[in-house]
Amino acid sequence: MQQLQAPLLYPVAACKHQRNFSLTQPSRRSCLFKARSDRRQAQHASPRSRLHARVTAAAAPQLAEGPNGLQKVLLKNSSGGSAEVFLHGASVTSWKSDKGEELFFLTKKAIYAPPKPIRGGIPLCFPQFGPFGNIQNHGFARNSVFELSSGSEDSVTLSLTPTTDLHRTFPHDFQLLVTVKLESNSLTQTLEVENRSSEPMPLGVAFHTYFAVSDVDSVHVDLGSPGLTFLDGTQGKAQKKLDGSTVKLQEEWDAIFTGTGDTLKLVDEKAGRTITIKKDKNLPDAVVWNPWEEKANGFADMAEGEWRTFVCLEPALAASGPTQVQPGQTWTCTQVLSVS
Ligand SMILES: O=P(O)(O)OC[C@H]1O[C@@H](O)[C@H](O)[C@@H](O)[C@@H]1O
Repeated sequence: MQQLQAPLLYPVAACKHQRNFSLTQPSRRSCLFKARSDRRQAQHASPRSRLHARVTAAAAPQLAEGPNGLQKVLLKNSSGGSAEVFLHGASVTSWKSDKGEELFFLTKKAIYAPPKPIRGGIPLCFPQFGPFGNIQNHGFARNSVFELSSGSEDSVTLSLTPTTDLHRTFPHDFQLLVTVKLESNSLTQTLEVENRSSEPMPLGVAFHTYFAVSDVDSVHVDLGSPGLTFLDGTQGKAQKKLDGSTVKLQEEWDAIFTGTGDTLKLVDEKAGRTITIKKDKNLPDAVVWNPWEEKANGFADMAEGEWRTFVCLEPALAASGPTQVQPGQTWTCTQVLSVS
């Protein structure tokens, strides 16, 4: 597996994602230190480069160390929201609303040891969802360490290209760019996959988002239209049809809904909070998952009773996939999360 370290001071990337970006130090203290030294250098610079240094230092994202020294990017916006994105898996492990409320579940027993994926936030299923393909369950992106490509205070782009090891199981050259952008009470995540090989590349995807809920009993998922069909993973993927347009979680759910519209909602009645997911047409499926008590007790990386406090609602290209990305083509998909 890829074990890349971001350099302490990253060059400004010369690509279409380029934004003001220069500072990638591993701790708050060294970030401040770097900002101070930037200011000192700026005092001896021309007026134009002084302005550039101020803009760059103000706009750069901050890099910090998580458990086991794993690096994560800290994003914040002017309205008080924040997010954290690990280079390991490009996993977004925290998203806080403008009023500082944590919206993602992250297990207390999360394993921060690549290639183990981090359970919580948004693990990425790429280039395969679940068992729909020839490689490992949910693909390898969540097990891989990404590189920092570009960023600003409220946005970051991470990049993954295949290692020689990966080529043995997935013989395709590609670049995956994952961009996370924070706005007022909103988080946007975009994948861009460029097929750099001469053969079509099979692709399945999911944003496997673990939303924090007050109690699984007091939430429902609104899928937007009635009578959708789904594959029921609790019953050997039997095809079923949903009565109405909502799922109330009162037992284990592991359902892949196909042909969903562009909007999904997770309504937490007890918390008085609604998460809205807008997804584009490249994500026609939606997965609803909660393992319930017995299965949750079988997970080494889930603490007792935590299963009650999350629901996974995952825009996906799952049962409707995989698609084939043609040589030289770039395939993209986006989810926009907002809270009200
Ligand atoms: O334990 P994992 O590999 O992260 O997968 C968790 C769940 O992910 C869901 O998306 C699948 O529908 C479930 O079948 C699966 O159990």
